[in-house]
Amino acid sequence: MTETPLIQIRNLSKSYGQKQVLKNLSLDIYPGQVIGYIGPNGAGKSTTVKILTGLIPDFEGEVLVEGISMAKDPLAIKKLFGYVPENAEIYDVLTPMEYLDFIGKLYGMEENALQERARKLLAAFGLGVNADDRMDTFSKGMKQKVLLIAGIIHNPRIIILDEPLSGLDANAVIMIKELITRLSKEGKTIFYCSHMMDVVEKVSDRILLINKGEIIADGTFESLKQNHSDTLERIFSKLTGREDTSSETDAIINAFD
Ligand SMILES: Nc1ncnc2c1ncn2[C@@H]1O[C@H](COP(=O)(O)OP(=O)(O)OP(=O)(O)O)[C@@H](O)[C@H]1O
Repeated sequence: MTETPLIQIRNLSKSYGQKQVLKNLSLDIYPGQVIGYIGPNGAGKSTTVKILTGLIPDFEGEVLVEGISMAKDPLAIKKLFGYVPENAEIYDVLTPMEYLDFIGKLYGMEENALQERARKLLAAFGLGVNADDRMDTFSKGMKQKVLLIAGIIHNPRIIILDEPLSGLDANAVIMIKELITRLSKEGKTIFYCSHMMDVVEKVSDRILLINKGEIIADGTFESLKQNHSDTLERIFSKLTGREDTSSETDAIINAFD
Protein backbone atom coordinates (compact mmCIF):
# COMPACT_ATOMS: atom_id res chain seq x y z
CA MET A 1 0.00 0.00 0.00
CA THR A 2 1.50 3.36 -0.99
CA GLU A 3 -1.04 5.47 0.88
CA THR A 4 0.15 7.43 3.91
CA PRO A 5 -0.91 5.77 7.15
CA LEU A 6 -3.53 7.64 9.17
CA ILE A 7 -2.20 6.20 12.42
CA GLN A 8 1.38 5.12 12.98
CA ILE A 9 2.18 3.22 16.12
CA ARG A 10 5.87 2.77 16.78
CA ASN A 11 7.38 0.55 19.49
CA LEU A 12 4.45 1.11 21.81
CA SER A 13 4.89 -0.40 25.27
CA LYS A 14 2.90 0.07 28.44
CA SER A 15 3.36 -1.24 31.96
CA TYR A 16 1.15 -0.98 35.01
CA GLY A 17 3.68 -1.09 37.84
CA GLN A 18 5.88 -4.14 37.22
CA LYS A 19 3.43 -5.67 34.77
CA GLN A 20 4.08 -5.02 31.09
CA VAL A 21 0.78 -5.25 29.22
CA LEU A 22 1.83 -3.91 25.77
CA LYS A 23 5.11 -5.08 24.29
CA ASN A 24 6.67 -3.07 21.52
CA LEU A 25 3.64 -2.75 19.22
CA SER A 26 4.28 -1.27 15.78
CA LEU A 27 1.40 -0.81 13.35
CA ASP A 28 0.25 1.32 10.43
CA ILE A 29 -3.47 1.95 10.08
CA TYR A 30 -4.78 3.33 6.80
CA PRO A 31 -7.75 5.63 6.14
CA GLY A 32 -11.04 3.78 5.75
CA GLN A 33 -9.90 0.50 7.23
CA VAL A 34 -12.32 -1.41 9.45
CA ILE A 35 -10.07 -3.19 11.89
CA GLY A 36 -11.21 -5.97 14.16
CA TYR A 37 -9.00 -6.01 17.23
CA ILE A 38 -9.36 -9.36 18.90
CA GLY A 39 -7.73 -11.27 21.71
CA PRO A 40 -8.46 -12.86 25.05
CA ASN A 41 -9.33 -11.07 28.28
CA GLY A 42 -6.41 -9.06 29.55
CA ALA A 43 -4.53 -9.19 26.22
CA GLY A 44 -4.17 -5.40 26.09
CA LYS A 45 -6.97 -4.29 23.74
CA SER A 46 -8.51 -1.63 25.98
CA THR A 47 -5.09 -0.36 27.00
CA THR A 48 -4.18 0.11 23.32
CA VAL A 49 -7.35 2.03 22.48
CA LYS A 50 -7.13 4.16 25.61
CA ILE A 51 -3.64 5.19 24.53
CA LEU A 52 -4.91 5.98 21.02
CA THR A 53 -7.73 8.14 22.34
CA GLY A 54 -5.47 9.99 24.76
CA LEU A 55 -7.02 8.52 27.92
CA ILE A 56 -3.72 6.96 28.96
CA PRO A 57 -1.09 9.65 28.46
CA ASP A 58 1.94 7.81 29.84
CA PHE A 59 3.39 5.14 27.57
CA GLU A 60 6.64 4.27 25.83
CA GLY A 61 7.05 4.60 22.08
CA GLU A 62 5.29 6.88 19.65
CA VAL A 63 1.80 7.34 18.26
CA LEU A 64 1.35 9.60 15.24
CA VAL A 65 -2.08 10.49 13.88
CA GLU A 66 -2.18 12.36 10.56
CA GLY A 67 1.54 12.76 11.11
CA ILE A 68 1.03 14.59 14.42
CA SER A 69 2.69 13.09 17.46
CA MET A 70 0.32 12.27 20.29
CA ALA A 71 2.96 13.50 22.72
CA LYS A 72 3.10 16.92 21.00
CA ASP A 73 -0.57 17.71 20.49
CA PRO A 74 -2.87 15.33 22.39
CA LEU A 75 -5.87 17.67 22.21
CA ALA A 76 -5.80 17.98 18.41
CA ILE A 77 -5.57 14.21 18.16
CA LYS A 78 -8.38 13.57 20.65
CA LYS A 79 -10.79 15.44 18.39
CA LEU A 80 -10.05 13.07 15.50
CA PHE A 81 -11.25 10.12 17.56
CA GLY A 82 -14.69 9.00 18.61
CA TYR A 83 -14.63 6.48 21.41
CA VAL A 84 -17.38 4.20 22.66
CA PRO A 85 -15.99 2.58 25.80
CA GLU A 86 -16.83 -0.83 27.17
CA ASN A 87 -19.50 -0.99 29.89
CA ALA A 88 -19.78 2.77 30.18
CA GLU A 89 -22.29 4.22 32.58
CA ILE A 90 -24.42 7.05 31.32
CA TYR A 91 -25.56 9.94 33.50
CA ASP A 92 -29.16 8.92 33.12
CA VAL A 93 -30.94 11.70 34.97
CA LEU A 94 -30.36 13.64 31.75
CA THR A 95 -32.27 13.38 28.51
CA PRO A 96 -30.35 12.22 25.38
CA MET A 97 -30.41 15.80 24.07
CA GLU A 98 -28.97 17.18 27.32
CA TYR A 99 -26.29 14.50 27.41
CA LEU A 100 -25.32 14.94 23.75
CA ASP A 101 -25.28 18.70 24.19
CA PHE A 102 -22.80 18.29 27.05
CA ILE A 103 -20.55 15.92 25.08
CA GLY A 104 -20.70 17.96 21.86
CA LYS A 105 -19.68 21.11 23.71
CA LEU A 106 -16.64 19.30 25.13
CA TYR A 107 -15.57 18.94 21.49
CA GLY A 108 -16.23 22.63 20.87
CA MET A 109 -19.27 22.08 18.64
CA GLU A 110 -21.43 25.07 17.82
CA GLU A 111 -24.91 24.98 19.44
CA ASN A 112 -27.14 24.87 16.33
CA ALA A 113 -25.03 22.33 14.46
CA LEU A 114 -24.85 20.24 17.60
CA GLN A 115 -28.62 20.24 18.17
CA GLU A 116 -29.29 19.41 14.54
CA ARG A 117 -26.79 16.54 14.44
CA ALA A 118 -27.98 15.14 17.78
CA ARG A 119 -31.63 15.03 16.66
CA LYS A 120 -30.67 13.56 13.30
CA LEU A 121 -28.60 10.77 14.87
CA LEU A 122 -31.21 10.02 17.54
CA ALA A 123 -33.83 9.67 14.81
CA ALA A 124 -31.51 7.44 12.75
CA PHE A 125 -31.10 5.16 15.76
CA GLY A 126 -34.84 5.00 16.38
CA LEU A 127 -34.72 7.27 19.42
CA GLY A 128 -36.25 10.37 17.86
CA VAL A 129 -39.37 10.22 20.00
CA ASN A 130 -37.29 9.70 23.16
CA ALA A 131 -34.93 12.60 22.53
CA ASP A 132 -36.31 14.65 25.43
CA ASP A 133 -37.15 11.84 27.87
CA ARG A 134 -35.02 11.19 30.94
CA MET A 135 -32.73 8.23 30.30
CA ASP A 136 -33.40 6.58 33.67
CA THR A 137 -36.52 5.19 31.99
CA PHE A 138 -34.47 3.68 29.11
CA SER A 139 -33.49 0.05 28.53
CA LYS A 140 -29.81 -0.92 28.46
CA GLY A 141 -29.91 -1.10 24.67
CA MET A 142 -31.37 2.41 24.38
CA LYS A 143 -28.67 3.79 26.66
CA GLN A 144 -26.01 1.99 24.62
CA LYS A 145 -27.35 3.66 21.48
CA VAL A 146 -27.03 7.08 23.15
CA LEU A 147 -23.44 6.22 24.13
CA LEU A 148 -22.73 5.26 20.54
CA ILE A 149 -24.18 8.51 19.27
CA ALA A 150 -22.11 10.40 21.85
CA GLY A 151 -19.02 8.68 20.41
CA ILE A 152 -19.70 10.00 16.90
CA ILE A 153 -21.48 13.29 17.67
CA HIS A 154 -18.46 15.39 16.62
CA ASN A 155 -18.12 13.54 13.30
CA PRO A 156 -14.72 12.03 14.13
CA ARG A 157 -12.42 10.59 11.48
CA ILE A 158 -11.57 7.51 13.50
CA ILE A 159 -14.08 5.57 15.56
CA ILE A 160 -13.12 3.16 18.30
CA LEU A 161 -15.72 0.73 19.51
CA ASP A 162 -14.60 -1.24 22.57
CA GLU A 163 -16.86 -4.27 22.98
CA PRO A 164 -19.98 -2.31 21.99
CA LEU A 165 -22.06 -5.48 22.08
CA SER A 166 -21.39 -6.69 25.60
CA GLY A 167 -24.68 -7.62 27.21
CA LEU A 168 -26.78 -6.44 24.30
CA ASP A 169 -29.40 -8.31 22.33
CA ALA A 170 -29.57 -9.38 18.70
CA ASN A 171 -31.26 -6.14 17.60
CA ALA A 172 -28.40 -4.12 19.00
CA VAL A 173 -26.00 -6.34 17.07
CA ILE A 174 -27.83 -5.60 13.82
CA MET A 175 -27.69 -1.92 14.68
CA ILE A 176 -23.92 -2.04 15.26
CA LYS A 177 -23.35 -3.87 12.02
CA GLU A 178 -25.41 -1.29 10.11
CA LEU A 179 -23.61 1.52 11.87
CA ILE A 180 -20.17 0.15 11.02
CA THR A 181 -21.19 -0.40 7.40
CA ARG A 182 -22.60 3.11 7.13
CA LEU A 183 -19.60 4.77 8.79
CA SER A 184 -17.18 2.79 6.69
CA LYS A 185 -18.99 3.89 3.51
CA GLU A 186 -18.52 7.47 4.71
CA GLY A 187 -14.76 6.79 4.71
CA LYS A 188 -14.35 6.56 8.49
CA THR A 189 -11.60 4.43 9.95
CA ILE A 190 -12.98 2.00 12.50
CA PHE A 191 -11.22 0.11 15.24
CA TYR A 192 -13.49 -2.53 16.64
CA CYS A 193 -12.45 -4.46 19.78
CA SER A 194 -14.36 -7.60 20.47
CA HIS A 195 -14.35 -11.07 21.92
CA MET A 196 -16.90 -12.18 19.39
CA MET A 197 -14.89 -13.67 16.58
CA ASP A 198 -17.88 -14.41 14.38
CA VAL A 199 -19.11 -10.84 14.53
CA VAL A 200 -15.71 -9.31 13.90
CA GLU A 201 -15.24 -11.60 10.91
CA LYS A 202 -18.30 -10.16 9.22
CA VAL A 203 -17.58 -6.46 9.70
CA SER A 204 -13.79 -6.15 9.46
CA ASP A 205 -11.48 -5.98 6.47
CA ARG A 206 -8.38 -6.39 8.62
CA ILE A 207 -7.96 -8.35 11.80
CA LEU A 208 -5.33 -7.78 14.46
CA LEU A 209 -4.90 -10.60 16.91
CA ILE A 210 -3.32 -9.59 20.21
CA ASN A 211 -2.17 -11.97 22.90
CA LYS A 212 -0.28 -11.08 26.08
CA GLY A 213 0.46 -7.60 24.81
CA GLU A 214 1.83 -8.67 21.42
CA ILE A 215 0.24 -8.59 17.98
CA ILE A 216 0.57 -12.19 16.88
CA ALA A 217 -1.31 -11.91 13.58
CA ASP A 218 -2.35 -9.15 11.20
CA GLY A 219 -4.34 -9.84 8.05
CA THR A 220 -7.68 -10.81 6.61
CA PHE A 221 -9.85 -13.19 8.54
CA GLU A 222 -9.21 -15.83 5.88
CA SER A 223 -5.44 -15.58 6.27
CA LEU A 224 -5.84 -15.75 10.04
CA LYS A 225 -7.92 -18.88 9.79
CA GLN A 226 -5.33 -20.47 7.52
CA ASN A 227 -2.28 -19.57 9.53
CA HIS A 228 -3.54 -19.25 13.09
CA SER A 229 -6.50 -21.56 13.35
CA ASP A 230 -5.07 -23.31 16.40
CA THR A 231 -4.50 -20.03 18.18
CA LEU A 232 -7.91 -18.70 17.24
CA GLU A 233 -9.59 -21.87 18.39
CA ARG A 234 -7.60 -22.02 21.60
CA ILE A 235 -8.18 -18.39 22.44
CA PHE A 236 -11.83 -18.26 21.59
CA SER A 237 -12.93 -21.60 22.95
CA LYS A 238 -11.13 -20.79 26.19
CA LEU A 239 -12.52 -17.32 26.13
CA THR A 240 -16.12 -17.97 25.34
CA GLY A 241 -16.48 -21.53 26.62
CA ARG A 242 -20.10 -22.56 26.57
CA GLU A 243 -21.34 -19.07 25.85
CA ASP A 244 -20.81 -19.53 22.13
CA THR A 245 -23.41 -22.24 22.07
CA SER A 246 -25.99 -20.37 24.12
CA SER A 247 -29.17 -19.44 22.34
CA GLU A 248 -28.57 -15.76 23.00
CA THR A 249 -25.16 -15.84 21.33
CA ASP A 250 -26.57 -17.90 18.47
CA ALA A 251 -29.26 -15.29 17.97
CA ILE A 252 -26.64 -12.57 17.88
CA ILE A 253 -24.47 -14.43 15.40
CA ASN A 254 -27.47 -15.33 13.24
CA ALA A 255 -28.45 -11.69 13.11
CA PHE A 256 -25.45 -11.19 10.85
CA ASP A 257 -26.39 -13.83 8.29
N1 LIG B 1 -5.38 0.65 35.49
C1 LIG B 1 -4.79 -0.56 35.54
N2 LIG B 1 -3.96 -0.86 36.55
C2 LIG B 1 -3.34 -2.05 36.61
N3 LIG B 1 -3.50 -3.04 35.70
C3 LIG B 1 -4.34 -2.80 34.67
C4 LIG B 1 -5.03 -1.55 34.54
N4 LIG B 1 -5.80 -1.60 33.42
C5 LIG B 1 -5.59 -2.82 32.88
N5 LIG B 1 -4.72 -3.53 33.63
C6 LIG B 1 -4.24 -4.89 33.33
O1 LIG B 1 -3.63 -4.85 32.07
C7 LIG B 1 -3.89 -6.02 31.32
C8 LIG B 1 -4.50 -5.63 30.00
O2 LIG B 1 -5.81 -5.10 30.25
P1 LIG B 1 -6.75 -4.57 29.09
O3 LIG B 1 -7.99 -4.04 29.75
O4 LIG B 1 -5.99 -3.67 28.19
O5 LIG B 1 -7.06 -5.93 28.32
P2 LIG B 1 -8.24 -6.27 27.30
O6 LIG B 1 -7.61 -7.04 26.21
O7 LIG B 1 -8.98 -5.04 26.91
O8 LIG B 1 -9.14 -7.22 28.18
P3 LIG B 1 -10.74 -7.38 28.18
O9 LIG B 1 -11.04 -8.10 26.93
O10 LIG B 1 -10.97 -8.23 29.39
O11 LIG B 1 -11.36 -6.03 28.28
C9 LIG B 1 -4.79 -6.87 32.21
O12 LIG B 1 -3.99 -7.82 32.87
C10 LIG B 1 -5.37 -5.89 33.19
O13 LIG B 1 -5.64 -6.52 34.42
